[in-house]
Amino acid sequence: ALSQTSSAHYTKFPEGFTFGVATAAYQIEGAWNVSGKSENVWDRLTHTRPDMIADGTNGDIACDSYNRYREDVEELAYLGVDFYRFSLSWARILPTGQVNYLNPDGIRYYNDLLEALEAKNIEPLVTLFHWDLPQSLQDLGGWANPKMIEYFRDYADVCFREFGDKIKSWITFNEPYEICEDAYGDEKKAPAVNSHGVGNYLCSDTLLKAHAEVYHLYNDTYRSKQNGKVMISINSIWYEPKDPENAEQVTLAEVANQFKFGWFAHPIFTEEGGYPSIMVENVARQSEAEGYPRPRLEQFDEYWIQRIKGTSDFLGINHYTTHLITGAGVDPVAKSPSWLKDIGALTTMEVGEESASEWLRVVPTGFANLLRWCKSSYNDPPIYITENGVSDRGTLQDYKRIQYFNDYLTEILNVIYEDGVNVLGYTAWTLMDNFEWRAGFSERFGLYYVDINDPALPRTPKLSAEYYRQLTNTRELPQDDRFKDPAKVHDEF
Ligand SMILES: O=S(=O)(O)CCCN1CCN(CCO[C@@H]2O[C@H](CO)[C@@H](O)[C@H](O)[C@H]2O)CC1
Repeated sequence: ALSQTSSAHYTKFPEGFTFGVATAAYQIEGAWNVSGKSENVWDRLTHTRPDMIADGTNGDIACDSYNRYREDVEELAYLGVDFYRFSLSWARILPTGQVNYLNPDGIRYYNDLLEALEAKNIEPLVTLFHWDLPQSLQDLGGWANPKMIEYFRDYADVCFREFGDKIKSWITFNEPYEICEDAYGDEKKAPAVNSHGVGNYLCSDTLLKAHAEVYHLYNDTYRSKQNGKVMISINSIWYEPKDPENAEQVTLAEVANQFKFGWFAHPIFTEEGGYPSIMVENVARQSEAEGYPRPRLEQFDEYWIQRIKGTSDFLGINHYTTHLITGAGVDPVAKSPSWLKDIGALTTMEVGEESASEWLRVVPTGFANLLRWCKSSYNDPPIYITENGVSDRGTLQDYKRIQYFNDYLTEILNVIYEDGVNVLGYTAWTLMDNFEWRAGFSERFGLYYVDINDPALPRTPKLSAEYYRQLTNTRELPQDDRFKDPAKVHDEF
């Protein structure tokens, strides 16, 4: 159905294009209850419902980066990255969740990490929220409670003030879809509220307003002094029609992409602002049919439409894979009510080579289509790829990961040179194997292998680390035979 990866001949990245790697606090830090850090929703979920984690692991220790961050910085230097994307643990900085008490050890830890990065001339790209909400705030309803707008702005104010002299690139939220749909609209992520079709939309209302308030805070109070940038990282499983000639599938793919990516991108990156109209219409129709007195998702009022528009200096895109639309209908796994039922489309993941993650197949051309769609849908925004990568079960000879990077990076080059998409940088997920949420350590995305059965948690560079080191050094896609799987007949590389 999908065209094969085009046999593009682009290998060189444009002047100024930057490369990084990413991690997240709960997935690597450990020290879950050390030196004043309080409990967050992932501590609570993994401790009370260990059955929800595939291999029964948790983030109590993870990669112990709280103690081993200097090793991490050495690895970053070896990889030759321009920047390191990591996230701040809200519960380590503000143990009550509010600014009534600053934990000095939390401030110290991140300043130590920032100084170690500065010494290696590695730029920090820092995510304020990567899913690890203080439990005390979840006990008040978390992102379903509009009070979170103020709590998040207060937390960001502390971070801008304490770290803003060293951090010039901020990301407010990592993957708002995963937060609102998976964590509030389902039970796939902590706090597993599972308020399908209702809580997910309460979450997006609060989250988008909180994001906007933090952007305006930076703009009004810090930008003139600190000269930094603020963005948001939106994730896309990209949807395409299984049959590009099937008009119904083409239409439903656009609906699905508006529900998935447009849900959070449309309010921020379009002239019109607000939630995509197809979302508002579908949810209103479904809500009425389900006997609700008002739509489960209501358009923002004029004040908030204007307040949220334009609140990001770049479009951050996290992308891994593509799913296909097979027709209209209600997915048999869809709960009622739910985001999935509101879309009214049937999908399949049956496309492309498998990875260790059930949801993740290798479909490079989908990435190019997503990037072209973002260029045309959001008025040609400057774009950073803030996550991209693939999982395996753990091997040092990770040829499949190298092939994935080659093919997905090739699609970035294609859209840069052929479509003029303004992609400015790329971030590989992830520096080292870490706690992959409900998959625990059973699905590994790292450039470095971490042996979690060894208390020293040794990090070992995989072959993909050598590949990435050469890429950052030459700014060109490596073509060396040493990166080609000897067991495979070499297809176009
Ligand atoms: O239905 S289940 O719960 O049984 C499996 C769904 C798992 N989700 C799928 C979507 N993915 C989005 C990308 O998630 C991103 O990519 C990385 C790899 O996943 C994560 O480690 C990063 O933290 C995250 O930013 C997050 C994991």
